Amino acid sequence: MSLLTVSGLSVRSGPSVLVDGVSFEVSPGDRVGLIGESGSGKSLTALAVTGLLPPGLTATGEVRLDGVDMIAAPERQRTAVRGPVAAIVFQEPLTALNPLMRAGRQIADPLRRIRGLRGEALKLAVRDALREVRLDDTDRIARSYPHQLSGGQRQRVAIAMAIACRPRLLIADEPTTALDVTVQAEILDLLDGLVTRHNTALVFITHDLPVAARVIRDTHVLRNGRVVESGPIDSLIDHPEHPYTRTLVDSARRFDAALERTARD
Ligand SMILES: Nc1ncnc2c1ncn2[C@@H]1O[C@H](COP(=O)(O)OP(=O)(O)OP(=O)(O)O)[C@@H](O)[C@H]1O
Repeated sequence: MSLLTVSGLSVRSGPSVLVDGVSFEVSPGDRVGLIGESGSGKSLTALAVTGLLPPGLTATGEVRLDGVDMIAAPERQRTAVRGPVAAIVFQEPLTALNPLMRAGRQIADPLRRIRGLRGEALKLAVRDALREVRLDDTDRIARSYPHQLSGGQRQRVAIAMAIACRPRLLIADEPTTALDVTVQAEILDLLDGLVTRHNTALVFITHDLPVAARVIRDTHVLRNGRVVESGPIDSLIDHPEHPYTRTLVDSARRFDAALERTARD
């Protein structure tokens, strides 16, 4: 059974159509990519899926997350599926983190609210969550405020918060774009390992085809708010059909070739 069904989703701001009839499905354990250039509607799709669209934007069509209608259901029901069913990791970890709260307390918050943990059990769960994202210096990290952590450490804390309650779907919206290349690779490995270990479905949003190819299997290519091509990422790279997908593949190839030339020089 599908964990997430998106059918004819459109998002509008007044008369402008920002997401235009997007449809896709995610079953338990799937890894699905939403790929497209900046402004193609990836983030708004992710926000509509979780019922978190900013004020002023309206969604139409159908979004069912674990059976809950994320467009029409009352806010109470939509909130109830966030956390236990679907969690988001954003490009900029500071979006998810409270600058005035120590990292440990921020991870404790969903564990207390959703899993009902208290006292020693809560402390142990925070430590486990930090170890799970490979922040082994758990006491120091838990006591730190976000500004005392590196960008990579902050993203790991944000991931720990997102997965603390074992959501069945993790939406990662450009989770490595703000990080330097080595840290990017570490975070991708981490996400890959976590979703494999817990059989979490993953929706991975990126403008970067090679990054997507490392973690996902099926993908949808978005342009100007529409899905222009869908399929397994390997066949999309080998035989892109839509001209826009071809542009993405060609620019990734040119970038690779340039890297090789630099390495040879
Ligand atoms: N709150 C808003 N009000 C009006 N327009 C918006 C709002 N948020 C986004 N948009 C517009 O909707 C379109 C899609 O935005 P979206 O953020 O989904 O793109 P994206 O593909 O995720 O790009 P990026 O990677 O740059 O975030 C863009 O043209 C953007 O300017």
